[in-house]
Amino acid sequence: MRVCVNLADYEQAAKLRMTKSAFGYYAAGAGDELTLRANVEAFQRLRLRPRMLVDVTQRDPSTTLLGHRVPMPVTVAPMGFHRLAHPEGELATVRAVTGQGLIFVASTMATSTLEAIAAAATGRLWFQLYCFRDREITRSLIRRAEAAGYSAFQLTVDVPVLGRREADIRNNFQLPEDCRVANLEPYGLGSIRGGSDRESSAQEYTDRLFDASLTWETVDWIRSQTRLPVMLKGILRGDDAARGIDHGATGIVVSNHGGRQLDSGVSTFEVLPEIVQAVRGRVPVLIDSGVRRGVDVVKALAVGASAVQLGRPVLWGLAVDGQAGVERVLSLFRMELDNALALCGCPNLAAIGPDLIARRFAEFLS
Ligand SMILES: Cc1cc2nc3c(=O)[nH]c(=O)nc-3n(C[C@H](O)[C@H](O)[C@H](O)COP(=O)(O)O)c2cc1C
Ligand SMILES: CCCCCCC(=O)C(=O)O
Repeated sequence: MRVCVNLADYEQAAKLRMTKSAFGYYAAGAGDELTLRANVEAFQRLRLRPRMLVDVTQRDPSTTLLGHRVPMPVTVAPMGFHRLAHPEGELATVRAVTGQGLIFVASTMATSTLEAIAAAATGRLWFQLYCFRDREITRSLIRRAEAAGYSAFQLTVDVPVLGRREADIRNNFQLPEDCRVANLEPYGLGSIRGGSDRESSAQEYTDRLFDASLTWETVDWIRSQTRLPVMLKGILRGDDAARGIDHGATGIVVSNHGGRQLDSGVSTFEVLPEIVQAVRGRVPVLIDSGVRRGVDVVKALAVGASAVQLGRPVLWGLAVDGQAGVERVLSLFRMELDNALALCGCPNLAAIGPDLIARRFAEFLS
């Protein structure tokens, strides 16, 4: 195996190890994948103005997220079906992530139960929640996550219906029989199979289960069900972010679901300034979708984010070498961040500010 020296190498290596259908499910975006590409390009377009002659011998990328100290401003985004990448699935991922002191956000659509993930974890966990048509199932997931020790929820708000993921239709994506939607098995919803030449099995499943009628009242309802913090994941406008805070959100996750939902939707990095402005420091702003390099963290924080969520690259590490692969992806990412901090003249995160952003990219901030 060629040595992977960056996260993109891991994607190539993962592609060689995965079935076409599983790789397609992970990698693809919706429609023409315009938003998928725009996410990465938006981070790449921004240029930085590094400060010179700053003593950067000691560098500290640690920060605090919802009261918890973490070694870098990075969490792992909630993603479904880790067992498509590796037989140990989420259990391998969570061991790697929490082993490095980072927060793992477990997906409702995990292929291990939230209880098993909690048992395998050695650190902080958040739970990503889908609010289903059947509110009893949703309520039960909230209770189970609380009982298992999760410390916050990310309520995903950008899937009233599933995006048109054409790769899944073409590849006739199915969840293998030994790969179950483990959290939903107790409610008879563990299997994703079927589909047709017009609709993927994933689409059929979400049409049956997901609730296209969710509104801001749903956020109020979720909040009424738990004392834990509730972040909103999938926000792309300043007004929605402000409204979210009015409805009690304790964090905003700027996300377009990795370009898997609305194709032609804005990239996350281009809307980050608008959202930071609307939030006015009241709650943390996290960003995902297109984060691929350590320097992207510096860019996101320079614009005002508190942290980034790392998505697909974690799955590539898992596919390549299980827990060790995820550990290596996170270590590489941390090395890149450390290198970027040193070269920007930033010994710590407090030194990152908007002055690092090159003026010709000021349109990002206006
Ligand atoms: C394979 C896969 C599964 C995902 N499953 C979920 C999920 O269950 N819940 C959710 O809120 N977001 C889910 N997402 C979206 C991620 O949380 C995150 O927003 C996205 O991966 C960020 O884009 P990036 O991976 O291109 O950086 C998923 C993304 C991928 C790639
Ligand atoms: C069976 C459909 C899974 C949708 C939920 C997982 C997810 O969010 C994704 O992007 O995929």
